[in-house]
Amino acid sequence: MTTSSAPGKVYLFGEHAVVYGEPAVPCAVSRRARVTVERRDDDRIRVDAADLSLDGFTVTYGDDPGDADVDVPGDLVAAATGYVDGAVAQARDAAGVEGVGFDVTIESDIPLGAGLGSSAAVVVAGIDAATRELGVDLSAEELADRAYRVEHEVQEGQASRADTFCSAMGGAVRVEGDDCDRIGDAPELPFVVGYDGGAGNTGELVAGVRDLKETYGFADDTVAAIGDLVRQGERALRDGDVGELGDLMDFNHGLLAALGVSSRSLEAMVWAARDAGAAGAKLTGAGGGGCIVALDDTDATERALEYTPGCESAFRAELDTEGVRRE
Ligand SMILES: Nc1ncnc2c1ncn2[C@@H]1O[C@H](COP(=O)(O)OP(=O)(O)O)[C@@H](O)[C@H]1O
Ligand SMILES: C[C@@](O)(CCOP(=O)(O)O)CC(=O)O
Ligand SMILES: [Mg+2]
Repeated sequence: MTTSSAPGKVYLFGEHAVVYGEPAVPCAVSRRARVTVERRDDDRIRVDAADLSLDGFTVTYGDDPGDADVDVPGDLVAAATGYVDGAVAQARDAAGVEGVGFDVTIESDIPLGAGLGSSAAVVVAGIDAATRELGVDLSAEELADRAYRVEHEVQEGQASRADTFCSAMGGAVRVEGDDCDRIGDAPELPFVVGYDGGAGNTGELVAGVRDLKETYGFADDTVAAIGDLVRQGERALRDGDVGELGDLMDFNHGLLAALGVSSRSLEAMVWAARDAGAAGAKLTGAGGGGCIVALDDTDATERALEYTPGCESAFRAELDTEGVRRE
């Protein structure tokens, strides 16, 4: 039995635009997904994902998730199995074996589909645990690359390396196309997260932005403007200028809203944070619902969010400098 964990992340800047080759700066935060893998005697996969829906469920299946032995709607099974299947396939490939089955147990304190990178954390931790269970040791960079291939497939051919690299390496990172680097000297940033209790489907939201870009030149320009903003943000990050970082987060949120990926509750939380005196606030991740991230070193934003209609919970998120970890 082998257990690995990997962190979720918030985007300081650059989600969505990063899918089209612009730079982005995600930061790993101290909420983790833990994946435990145990080899089976047969070739089936059993997934125990207690956090996947309100009640959670367990599913066992063979090569075809269609033959799953589970009493829940098919789309839930697909949601549960897409990332895990991908992780198991990558582990089998890395070990050069076919048809080994696993019991997979996922425990996570990262809200699902909320922009905190739960999918990347599950895939990174899953590949690490399953490869080690098969006696293979991959570097964090190899894990990030294999996890990226899984996200790319589940998101139907459109994904960046940002979430998976950040989760595998930990800390603040910079991703631009295939270039991925850790930002060594990132200042401690006072992240506060507001969560509306909802979720957005990353694959669908990414497809929506792509359609908008194909239809309207100004959506293309908006994506390019996010890239310019991120380059400016990198300078502010090097200078440790939290005031400017906050202003740029506000600007980044506006551009994401222009691309149609904000929502009423995300707007309510962003404005509550700004009114409470946060240096800046924006949605994080794919959007559509889920989380915002704000910068505030006082507890004013967290308190204001707790009383904001539409916000289910608010919490401080520390930068996690550790990426994937053996448990
Ligand atoms: N605890 C978990 N157990 C099982 N699957 C999970 C878990 N957390 C995330 N996932 C998978 O990741 C998907 C959410 O990923 P995504 O839509 O990219 O949102 P995000 O990465 O922002 O959380 C879920 O639908 C599920 O397939
Ligand atoms: C929208 C996007 O830039 C980030 C998605 O993040 P999340 O899955 O919502 O946490 C997609 C990607 O980078 O692949
Ligand atoms: Mg995701």
